[in-house]
Amino acid sequence: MTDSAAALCVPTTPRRVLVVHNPTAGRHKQRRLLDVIERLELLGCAVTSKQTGQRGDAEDFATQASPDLYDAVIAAGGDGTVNEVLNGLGRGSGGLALGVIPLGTANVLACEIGLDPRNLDQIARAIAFGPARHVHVAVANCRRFLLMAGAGLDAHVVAGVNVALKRRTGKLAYVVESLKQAVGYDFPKLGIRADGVEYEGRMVVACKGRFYGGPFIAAPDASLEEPMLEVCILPNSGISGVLRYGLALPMGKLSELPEVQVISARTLLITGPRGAPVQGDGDIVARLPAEISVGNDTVELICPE
Ligand SMILES: Nc1ncnc2c1ncn2[C@@H]1O[C@H](COP(=O)(O)OP(=O)(O)OP(=O)(O)O)[C@@H](O)[C@H]1O
Repeated sequence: MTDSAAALCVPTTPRRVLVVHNPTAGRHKQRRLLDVIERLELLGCAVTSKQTGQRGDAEDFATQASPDLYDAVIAAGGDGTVNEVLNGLGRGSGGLALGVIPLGTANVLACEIGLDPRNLDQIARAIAFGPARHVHVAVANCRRFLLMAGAGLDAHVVAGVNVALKRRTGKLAYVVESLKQAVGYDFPKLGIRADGVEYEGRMVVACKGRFYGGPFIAAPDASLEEPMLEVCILPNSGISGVLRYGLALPMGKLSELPEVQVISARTLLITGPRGAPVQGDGDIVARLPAEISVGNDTVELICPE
């Protein structure tokens, strides 16, 4: 979060929260969740928790949450669970903040807001008393996202990742799938119209936040609080391209590679093979052609102090 961000809401009493837990997120994180809930109760929060039984439940729970009963809905899971709660809040009656207990594999949102998934005291304090910041939300074909949306190889990796392997090995499953795709994927050209200007690439990621895939900065100038997308357009294909980008990302150098374009835009149209997947916040949220935009839609996001 930028220092200039205006904290719109710092509660004076502990928040009343609905915790929505995805038991399939991450690996063996049940203990961590119970420990955070215990801390929340010690801090004086009124806590209700609901566990999802299938994909879509988190979204429905958030839609149905009443601002008469709760101050915030807390996504206990990974970025996909946060995305579901974000979309549910968008369909709900309004007035509820969004928070996170990071239990996922990559936890990109936690990196973005400076929340340490292992620091349970920090997580609980943020949920109970942390500032809720006014964050701009983007959409991909009408589906809200908070962090990033991408088409090309990364979306195919998200679509193809072996879920059982992900449960066992975490992020390694994404590395394995990326290498598999690098060999089998044909890297079709993607057309990108950004605020009316035409570009071309093999992979495109529209970043709302700075981080990608974990604690790796892909778009240094992105800000959750700005109604703007930082769009990374990657032109290379094949195994050499994948290795080049895959090595540059953890070193924070992706946006500095000479062939990589990073442009600021508020509206994007991505075209390519009709029906090809588009990932948003690490899950498949749309298909090509995809209209991606950011405007006045906002959410109050609970952050650590
Ligand atoms: N009870 C459930 N059973 C099966 N899938 C679920 C359930 N609840 C939620 N999901 C789905 O699980 C998927 C993965 O969840 P999530 O992204 O939160 O965890 P993750 O993939 O481990 O973490 P990250 O996104 O940080 O890598 C999401 O698409 C979500 O919709």
